[in-house]
Amino acid sequence: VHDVYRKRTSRLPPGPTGLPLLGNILQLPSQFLWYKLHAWSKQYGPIYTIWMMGTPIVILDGIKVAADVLDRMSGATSDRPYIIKGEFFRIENVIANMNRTLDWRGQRRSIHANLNIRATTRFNHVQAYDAAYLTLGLLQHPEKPFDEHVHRFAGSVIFRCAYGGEVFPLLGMDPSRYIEKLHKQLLHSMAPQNSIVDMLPFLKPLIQRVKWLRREADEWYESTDQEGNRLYDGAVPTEGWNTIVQDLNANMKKYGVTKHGAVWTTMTLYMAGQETTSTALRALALGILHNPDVMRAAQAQLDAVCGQRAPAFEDREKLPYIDALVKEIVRWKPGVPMGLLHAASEDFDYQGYVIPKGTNLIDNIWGQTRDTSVYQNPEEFDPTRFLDGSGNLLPVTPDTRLDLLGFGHGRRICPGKDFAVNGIFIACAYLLWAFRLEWPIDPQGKAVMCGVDEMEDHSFVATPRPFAFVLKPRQEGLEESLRAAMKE
Ligand code: HEM
Repeated sequence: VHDVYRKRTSRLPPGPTGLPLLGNILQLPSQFLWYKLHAWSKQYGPIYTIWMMGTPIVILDGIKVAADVLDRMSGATSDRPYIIKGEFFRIENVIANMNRTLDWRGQRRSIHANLNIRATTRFNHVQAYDAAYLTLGLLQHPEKPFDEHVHRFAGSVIFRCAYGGEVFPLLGMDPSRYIEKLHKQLLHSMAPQNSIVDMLPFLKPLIQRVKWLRREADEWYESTDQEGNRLYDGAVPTEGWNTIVQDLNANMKKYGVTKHGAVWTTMTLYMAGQETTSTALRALALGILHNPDVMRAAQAQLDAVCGQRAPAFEDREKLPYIDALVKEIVRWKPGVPMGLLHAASEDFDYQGYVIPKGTNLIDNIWGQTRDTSVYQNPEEFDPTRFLDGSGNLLPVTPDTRLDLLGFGHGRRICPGKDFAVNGIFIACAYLLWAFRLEWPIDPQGKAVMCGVDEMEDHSFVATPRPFAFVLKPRQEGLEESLRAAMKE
């Protein structure tokens, strides 16, 4: 593989100078890599190369280069890198890691059929019910940390849409914690910066003999496969609308997926839908607490449209501020700030460079959402950047994804995008309609705040650290209104 990079034809964009053999490895932070990559782009431009040992990685830090390379040339730039450690975990069973084989196409087709912008509306009633229940939980159990509430919400929504069944209970063990643990192990095995084997590929033969790694990887695969099958076979049929499992069972052949593929696709959706969605709601709280004027503007619109009754998807056209808020959350704190790695499936030319087949590409969403050619004052949390002077949503520039860059690019763009946006929309609408958010006050009378930059790096997912705040009900008879909404 490595000879490819030494081909005379390859002419990669220049980047920071590294050490012989090691490349830039020692300059890479073990956490928050996306900040460093964005900082380098100020010196080397929106497209540049870093080296991990003999492996080049091309960084796409600007909006234009990312759209050119990952959208316009997506035919050549939509594979995934080969990760040696990942091979032990058999991560090629997970759609997010597959190259564009027939299996990938089948799974992608099946997800698209279920979660495309029209199909996903059949889940609106689940998302709205769970948003009401989330709000009820926050009202009744203020002692339980907010991040646990929103994690339970996110897990419950995707679980019910995928497998059917009842809303996850407000108290007790969050039933999605086990799958989340398996997901964390998976993400860890996928990140090349977490694996010495991937940086020192000549260790591969040695590593293959390391029993504990093999054991860890085998145990992960077996537990995950077992859990996926248990959930799939235990799925509860629904009436009046189809869960994802029901749809897959009916259309497996048409989509071109096997039973194994259906089991793993559904489980991957369950994994992918949790932390990403709950992170967005934590970012909402952080943004609102630092910008009470944004909260008041959202609430003014919610009050004008909904008054005393709970918000609903039917109100959406009259709630452009809430839609703009969702776009701003995903821009301000993109939950997956470097996307997932792409890889070139063939040599391609760009701006006079020749980028060889196999080169890894980082879609540095973090840097793109800070691109001042499009976003003025990018660190400010300001939903009005997506609105015109009369408060309507601005049309999106054709052929761009500037309103939702946080979901990636090209043929690998997040297939859960519309489902995710709907869930975040209805949860935001409920939370802000129901509560005023305030920082807690300590005995000295000082607000106990969490800074906007106090983030945690969870391998691929970046999330605000857990923090406390106070939710003050804004509605008389809030509980009754919530119960009424849940009955509808
Ligand atoms: C705020 C929430 C979310 C964010 C920010 C997000 C972001 C992303 C990003 C950046 C990628 C990589 C795209 C690329 O490679 O160019 C991705 C992939 C993916 N996402 Fe999401 N996502 C979210 C929610 C969801 C949800 C709710 C689901 C499913 C129900 C989902 C399912 C997937 C899957 C299956 C992939 C892999 C697609 C492939 O490799 O072909 N995501 N997501």
